[in-house]
Amino acid sequence: MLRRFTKTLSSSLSCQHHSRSFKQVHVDGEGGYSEAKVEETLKYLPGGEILLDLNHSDATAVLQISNVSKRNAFTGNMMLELRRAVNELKTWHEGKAVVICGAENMFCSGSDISAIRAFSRPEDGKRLCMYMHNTMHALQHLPQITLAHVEGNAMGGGAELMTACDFRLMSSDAQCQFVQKKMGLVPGWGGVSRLLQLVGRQTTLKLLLSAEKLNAQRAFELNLVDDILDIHENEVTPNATKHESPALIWAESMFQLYQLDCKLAQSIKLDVIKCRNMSNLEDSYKSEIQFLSLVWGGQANRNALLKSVHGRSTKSSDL
Ligand SMILES: CC[C@H](C(=O)O)C(=O)SCCNC(=O)CCNC(=O)[C@H](O)C(C)(C)COP(=O)(O)OP(=O)(O)OC[C@H]1O[C@@H](n2cnc3c(N)ncnc32)[C@H](O)[C@@H]1OP(=O)(O)O
Repeated sequence: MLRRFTKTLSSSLSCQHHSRSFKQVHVDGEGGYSEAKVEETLKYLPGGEILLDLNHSDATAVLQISNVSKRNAFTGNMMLELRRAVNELKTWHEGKAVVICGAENMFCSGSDISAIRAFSRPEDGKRLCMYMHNTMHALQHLPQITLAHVEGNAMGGGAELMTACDFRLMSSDAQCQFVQKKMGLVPGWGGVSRLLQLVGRQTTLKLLLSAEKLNAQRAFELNLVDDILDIHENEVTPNATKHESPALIWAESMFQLYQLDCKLAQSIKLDVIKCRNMSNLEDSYKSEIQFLSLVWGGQANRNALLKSVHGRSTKSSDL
């Protein structure tokens, strides 16, 4: 079940003018692919849930993967719920950041092996993976800053899921493993393409060929993760809510997230990912100008101009 815990704020806070929708990678009808058909099968693979908790007051969300008895493996039902949650976030124009984490100090053990069995014919497996490609692509292009908080294990598809986020943060005792080789497979959730972008060809090959189990320090040295979160017990309040998540504390310390203007945060995020996907520099500059036009003269820009370089107020008549 996809749950929402918090109330919607008034639309006056909206910064929806610059939401961008990205094309699906695999389109209905191409090579007989049908999202509806995949979804029909996924419906019959029950168990687990994806919990989406939108906190409108601080413009952050927590998306939790939960299937504790199977170490947060993805059932068919969870694949459907992940897609729904990502679709909801796509249109959340007031959101600045989303943390993706797993229930009970475990990130995710990848696909539920029973789901792989249900799609055992090669053409079915291909369609399942096309579906997950589309979900990962949409996640990667969300307007909010996405942070994977890896505790416990990130295995197989779980390791691929972290690579679809903007930032990866690992608890000091967590582990990550591209274990697909041991399943007789290559990654099925688009992990090869994203790993190549993150760590380059040699490291991608090594990680996939060896299925090496990476601890947080090794993942950090390989540039696979951005930081190691070493939260000591006495630093965590016993009744801490999800929105006091260590990943959000990290984002606040890095980017002053809570003061950051939402429109500006989303523009920076989308500007970077759009240019990242362009091979041609001229097109990339043109895209940058579109994003610049969205924020130039906007609220955050006007507020900044009211201050002098030393933070003192300037007369508005000077502007
Ligand atoms: C297209 C393929 C896809 C991709 O890469 O794109 C994939 O993700 S393939 C799946 C790859 N994942 C794995 O191979 C992970 C398998 N799991 C483990 O290695 C361990 O369970 C681990 C390290 C996550 C946790 O180890 P721990 O000792 O803490 O727990 P157990 O091994 O005893 O597991 C407890 C319980 O969970 C079941 N389990 C774990 N992972 C899965 C899974 N992926 N699918 C289904 N079930 C899973 C495990 O069988 C145990 O069940 P039980 O009934 O208690 O025996």
